[in-house]
Amino acid sequence: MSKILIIEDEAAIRRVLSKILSEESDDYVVTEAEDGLQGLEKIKLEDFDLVICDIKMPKMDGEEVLQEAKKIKPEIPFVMISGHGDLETAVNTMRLGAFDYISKPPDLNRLLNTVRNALDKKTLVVENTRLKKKVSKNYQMIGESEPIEHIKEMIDKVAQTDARVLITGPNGTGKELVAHNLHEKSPRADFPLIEVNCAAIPSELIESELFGHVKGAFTSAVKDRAGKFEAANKGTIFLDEIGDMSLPAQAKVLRALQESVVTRVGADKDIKVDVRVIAATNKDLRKEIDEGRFREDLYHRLAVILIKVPGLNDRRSDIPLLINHFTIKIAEENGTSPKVFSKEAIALLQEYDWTGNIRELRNVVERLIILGGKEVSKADVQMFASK
Ligand SMILES: Nc1ncnc2c1ncn2[C@@H]1O[C@H](COP(=O)(O)OP(=O)(O)OP(=O)(O)O)[C@@H](O)[C@H]1O
Repeated sequence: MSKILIIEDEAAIRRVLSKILSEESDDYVVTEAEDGLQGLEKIKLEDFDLVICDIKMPKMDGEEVLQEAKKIKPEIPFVMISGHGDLETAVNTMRLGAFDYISKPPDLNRLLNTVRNALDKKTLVVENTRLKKKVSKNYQMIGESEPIEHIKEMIDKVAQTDARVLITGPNGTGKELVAHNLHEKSPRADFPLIEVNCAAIPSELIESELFGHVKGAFTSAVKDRAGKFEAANKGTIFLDEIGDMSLPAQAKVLRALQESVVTRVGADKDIKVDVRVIAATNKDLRKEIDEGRFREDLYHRLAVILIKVPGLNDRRSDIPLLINHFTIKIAEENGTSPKVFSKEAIALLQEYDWTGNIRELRNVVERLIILGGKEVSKADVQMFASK
């Protein structure tokens, strides 16, 4: 069912539109409003899939209705109806976010086509928002401890900028999660976040992986290929485990950061890229610099903003929340209802040594869900998760 609202002060046109749409499809449910004010009231109270709105109306004109509606329900597409002499306004409404406009008297085919397109777009927007929510839920940062609150505040501030961020902390503490949150909250969120695990790529391949290559650059280069920097254009590149990158690769990355250009291996021309760089490492880069394994100039380029993610042992107050989060997640994944952990079980888990951090905690919770009783008890923890 598609709910369509027609806002039109001329009764004859309103009725024609309403009749055409109702006869076109049983799926269209049409509501009418006589002026802008009435229309806006209806938009506030009901969820419409499409609004068809006249431009010239007493009380409140179509442009105003559009602007007000965009503030409260930005996802509803608007098709404007323009009369003689307000074509310029009609074009302007497109700039204000209208989906399209039709002229008076409405041409039947054009009207029905526009309505169909607008409704399709609405479905896509809704689906997109739903998927985005789903994705961002996967990267939800659980925790209310002081260090986590501080990290969340940093993310909110820094995400809005293009500043480079270096995330440090032990394995399994959530560095990747921080990188995802930074990207998703940034104006670059509609463009890709490209992750590169620098430790997993052999040093002789990393240059081609990051910057691409041209056909014939080396034996296995059978065709031109773009690298990760190009793939991340307008978005973000996340260089994970940057502390494991070889010195020659570091030199190439430094150049990309300094000049915002990359050169495919074997090519002679530069390609301009607009990429935000986020890097992470579990290594102490200062020590790596002292020992000659990491370039100091690259460190300063990367570490404009430093986010230190503490180990789980330094934020034990988050453990109950995390256990709860993982029981719900695991239940969702298995299509079962979440298991309950007794207070004593949680208290005992809170005392354990979590050098394996959140990744280890999740594994333990999963093990307890599988092996423990209906309610996971302290004895279950002692038996299946003892340290
Ligand atoms: N605050 C948190 N809330 C919920 N889940 C979290 C949190 N921090 C980490 N996790 C989860 O723990 C796991 C490990 O996190 P992540 O991969 O981000 O860690 P990492 O520091 O990047 O690890 P590594 O250095 O080993 O790559 C992931 O499944 C992640 O979703």
